[in-house]
Amino acid sequence: MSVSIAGIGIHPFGRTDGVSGMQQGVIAVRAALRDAGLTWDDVDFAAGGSEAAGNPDTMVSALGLTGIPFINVKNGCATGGSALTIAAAAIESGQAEVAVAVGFDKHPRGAFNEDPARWGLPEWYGRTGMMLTTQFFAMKIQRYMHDHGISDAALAKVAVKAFENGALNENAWRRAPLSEAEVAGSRMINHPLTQYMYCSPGEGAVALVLRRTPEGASSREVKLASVAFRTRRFGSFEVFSPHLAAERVDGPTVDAALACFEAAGIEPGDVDLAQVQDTESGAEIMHMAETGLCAHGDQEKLIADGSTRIDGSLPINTDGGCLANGEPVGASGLRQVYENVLQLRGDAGPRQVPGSPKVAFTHVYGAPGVSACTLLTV
Ligand SMILES: CC(=O)SCCNC(=O)CCNC(=O)[C@H](O)C(C)(C)COP(=O)(O)OP(=O)(O)OC[C@H]1O[C@@H](n2cnc3c(N)ncnc32)[C@H](O)[C@@H]1OP(=O)(O)O
Repeated sequence: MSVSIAGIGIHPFGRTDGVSGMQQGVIAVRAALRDAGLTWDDVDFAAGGSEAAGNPDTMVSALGLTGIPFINVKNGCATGGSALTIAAAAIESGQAEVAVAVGFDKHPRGAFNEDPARWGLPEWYGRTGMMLTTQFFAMKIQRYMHDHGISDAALAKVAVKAFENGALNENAWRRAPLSEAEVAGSRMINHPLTQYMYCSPGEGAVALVLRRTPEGASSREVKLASVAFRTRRFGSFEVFSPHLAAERVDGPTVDAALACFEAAGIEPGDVDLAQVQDTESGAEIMHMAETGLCAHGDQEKLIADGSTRIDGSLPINTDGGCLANGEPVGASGLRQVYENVLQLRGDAGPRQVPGSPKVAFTHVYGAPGVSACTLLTV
């Protein structure tokens, strides 16, 4: 691709008093433009999304009524990744030279007790009285642990790492480290997942300024090597029912990751750091293998020996992920890209991955089965 990330901006994640989701988005866009050394007048295309905080195109009233195309995107947790896909395509197709992708949201406590029908899921989800999303993720990791020999301790260790990394991130919400015993001993939500293994619904915003990669770009220019987006296929876990399909097929994460690596001509083994969707601890574990970053079952050892820590051989969720940042659905996918840009620029401060990383991967998964991945390089 010939697209670079020229600017990044963030509104800190967590809970705010009196700042709307939309205002947080505006703050993030202004910060990204400042970072790129550009103004809203330089932008000729924008795409953005929020699940619950309004239509992003209305933010032009605050940013400037310049008349540019602004596409509203709503795609579950993959909303930010989808906005980025659209903005990048606008540049690739020659429609735009500079484009903005923005994601923001504002969820109150207890935000995700959803109606299964709204997500196209079978109506038996939620029948037990448990929350739809927490039940969905618990069932998925329960089966995965059985199939691939993952222990309860690995689930707790993922959360411990997330809060350790969050403690080093001034924009994160949960910044107090927790011990393995505290994570494992917190309230059981849906077996095998305890409260601190789940992210909390929250608030936050991230914006990216994309531009056509200039001739003779500096070696610090962060390039978007590829971006790929896929929905679920018939027979995947998300739509699996004994009445419909005899065998399970790969989910959208596998398909999106494969497409992303193929398009960039990069192998998973070349990745220096990755941010993967961690709505709960088990999701990080499953997504490590579904994206091709390791073999199924190898996560147990990689987590136990510290390989996924910031100073390990495969750093994962270096900014604390959803667990430490909370999950404002529209913003999460772009938060991952924000973190990777910081890391590739060498600007991640106390959580900088050592050894000047050159290739960074993101993966975001949205219920009930949409995934978006990116590869960034310097
Ligand atoms: C594909 C997708 O991702 S779809 C989107 C899916 N997202 C989800 O499903 C979200 C999953 N999480 C949840 O639904 C909820 O967090 C639950 C059900 C697990 C727990 O709900 P609640 O009991 O309301 O707890 P909640 O997470 O809001 O936290 C409540 C309190 O616990 C404490 N707490 C929670 N996590 C932590 C932590 N890591 N460290 C310290 N305190 C914590 C805090 O005091 C917090 O209050 P605060 O929000 O004012 O800081």
